[in-house]
Amino acid sequence: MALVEMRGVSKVFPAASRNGTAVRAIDDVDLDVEAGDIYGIVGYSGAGKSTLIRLVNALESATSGSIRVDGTEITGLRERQLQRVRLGIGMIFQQFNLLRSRTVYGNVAYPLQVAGVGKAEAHERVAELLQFVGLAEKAHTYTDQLSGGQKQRVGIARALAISPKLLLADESTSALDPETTQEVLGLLRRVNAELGITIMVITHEMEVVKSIAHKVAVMEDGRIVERGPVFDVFSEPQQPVTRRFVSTIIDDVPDRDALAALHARHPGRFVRIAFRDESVPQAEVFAELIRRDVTFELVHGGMEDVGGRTFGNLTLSLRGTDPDVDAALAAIGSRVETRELR
Ligand SMILES: Nc1ncnc2c1ncn2[C@@H]1O[C@H](COP(=O)(O)OP(=O)(O)OP(=O)(O)O)[C@@H](O)[C@H]1O
Repeated sequence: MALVEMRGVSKVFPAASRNGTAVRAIDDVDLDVEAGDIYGIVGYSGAGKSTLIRLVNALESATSGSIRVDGTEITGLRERQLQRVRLGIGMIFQQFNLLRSRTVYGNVAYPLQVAGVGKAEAHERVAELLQFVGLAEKAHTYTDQLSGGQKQRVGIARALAISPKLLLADESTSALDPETTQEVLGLLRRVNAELGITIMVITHEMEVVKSIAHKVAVMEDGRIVERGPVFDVFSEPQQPVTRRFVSTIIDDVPDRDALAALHARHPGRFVRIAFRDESVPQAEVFAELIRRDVTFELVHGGMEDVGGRTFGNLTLSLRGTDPDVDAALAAIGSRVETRELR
């Protein structure tokens, strides 16, 4: 059974005024997040990502459908029971949401105090967590003296204090610079790998998904329009919105303007070749072109490493007589996916 299981979930916010219209923020969503997953949820602003997360930690209640978290159906639970469910879920935020009146130690200890954990046990737990996030020597520092990356590490330690099975990260690196983002993502990877905690990451940044997620769901207008292992979604995006997201970090096919500019600089016929893993080595494809008296130049694209696997969509400019180029394309077309770009 999945750790988070959503079936036919919808969330409708009623109209704010008599003339207003209701908003269907989540529209008939099914989602399984397996224990141990790092699951990315991407979408543009207003797609419904935050609402989805708030349904999982029961800060919002679903209008219809079923939501199970760690085997417990949470729709229809009373507040007291919901509090117990929330105790199994950690959360980190874009703006960190730390208590400024407390030190690093005080912030991490806070959820333990709320849960009624004794002082000695809490002390041991906080020390262990600060060690884990690399902030042991900052225990007595107030949080406004910390950098953004350090603040988020405190946020992560605080979220882990209650030993959750599930960690929800809502745009947790969007306020950080690229280097600090990588540092925080590295920590989240350790939270998953070393502590076995399942993570749902909400983001509009594909770099974050590429860097840490195993699976990804793409949301648009309250629906999940595409989902799957990160490698599959990145290498063969199906929906227009997914292609737009993937193209923010991966040079796939040149768009019309780029193609025109490339044609002006490179004579020859353009072909896009899709390489997946090492199933067909690039060297074999290039050797085939040479054998057929076709010369080539790489004009667009490159190889990508996603989740330890490689793929690339390379656009080549091919030069040779038309019959030679046709014969070469027929020969390599039986081994790799090719598409002529005009
Ligand atoms: N409490 C609310 N009352 C009314 N409408 C809401 C409420 N919360 C969210 N919405 C609406 O639901 C839709 C989805 O919003 P949501 O915040 O979940 O999207 P998002 O993908 O997280 O966007 P962002 O990245 O901007 O936070 C939007 O149209 C939003 O205006």
